[in-house]
Amino acid sequence: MTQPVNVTVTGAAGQIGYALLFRIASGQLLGPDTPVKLRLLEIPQGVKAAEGTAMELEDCAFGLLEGIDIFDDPTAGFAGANVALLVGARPRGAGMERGDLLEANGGIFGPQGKALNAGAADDIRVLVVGNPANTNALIAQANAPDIPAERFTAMTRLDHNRALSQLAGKSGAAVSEIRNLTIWGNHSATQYPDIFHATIGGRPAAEVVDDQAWLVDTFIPTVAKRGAAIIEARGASSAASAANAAIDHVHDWVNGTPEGSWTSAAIPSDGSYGVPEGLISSFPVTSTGGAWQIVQGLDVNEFSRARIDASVAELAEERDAVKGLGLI
Ligand SMILES: NC(=O)C1=CN([C@@H]2O[C@H](COP(=O)(O)OP(=O)(O)OC[C@H]3O[C@@H](n4cnc5c(N)ncnc54)[C@H](O)[C@@H]3O)[C@@H](O)[C@H]2O)C=CC1
Ligand SMILES: O=C([O-])CC(=O)C(=O)O
Repeated sequence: MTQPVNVTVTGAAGQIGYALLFRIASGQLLGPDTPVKLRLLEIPQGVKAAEGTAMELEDCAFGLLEGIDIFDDPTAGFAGANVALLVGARPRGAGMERGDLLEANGGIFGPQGKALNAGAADDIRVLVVGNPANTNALIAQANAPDIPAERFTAMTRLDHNRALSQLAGKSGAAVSEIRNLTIWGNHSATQYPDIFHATIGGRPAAEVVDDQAWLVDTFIPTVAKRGAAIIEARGASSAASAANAAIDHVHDWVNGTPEGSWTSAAIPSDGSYGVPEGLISSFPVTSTGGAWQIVQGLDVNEFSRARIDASVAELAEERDAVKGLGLI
């Protein structure tokens, strides 16, 4: 019999949590043959709502769901975790940038890093969704010295998926015909969605689109500011699409990316593409054997270089800010 995988989800009673848990329990995170045990971590005020969600999970009678436990203590919540989805954090409101959440949310990820370090399983994989995601991942990582650094990642898959849809809309192609888009840098308005290595139906995307003004004035800002546009329209930040991207990220990390194509994830830099080592930056990545690799050897043109550098500079500023706050 296959051993169940322990999946800890923080912020389980929040909007993203509600969209995420049912998909994990139905097998979409790890695959149709992998049983799961859910560990829901909330703050004390969130526990009652998490209990309600747990009741609904029971009512779905998912065949793969082998248990649900609810915690308000991080050390208990992460004990034995194989996968940790760090969602719980305050979302931004209208008019805020994600970086404005650094002080409010930064304090969450140090204690959670320590708790992961204390008791997570040896194969723990961490995805940080709570904003500012890249720097929160850095904080958690810095507080978990016994866990290999590369197990800490942050989510830019939602940006990647947004870019895929925008490019499909412009070119009239199906999303499934597009390969090898990249999100570089920070999950913020400085992120750089790069189509210069992407193909549409096997042809270079930049050639198919052939519209530099659209790229500069529409595509890049639409993708980079989509989170704010959703907040404006919905009155709350993206939830189902964020949960969907978290599923995609962990699914590909564990099960591998399809042959011949890459995706985007924020992972610790090894210095590739001039991104200072250690920053948790979005790169073009593949996954094999359960580990992410940065796609090597891509030509970076001047247009892309300037945009990657700007986003990476912001990541370095955020790192310095949390250093200043004593969080790393
Ligand atoms: N990386 C990305 O692409 C995206 C990130 N986000 C971020 O995800 C985070 C969560 O968003 P929502 O679910 O919409 O927020 P929400 O406010 O609906 O839910 C957050 C939940 O986290 C809980 N929480 C707060 N502190 C906690 C702690 N220390 N431990 C455990 N739980 C805690 C709260 O009680 C609440 O139930 C926000 O920071 C948001 O900005 C949202 C969309 C996309
Ligand atoms: O924009 C926000 O605050 C939520 C988020 O990260 C996104 O939707 O990309």
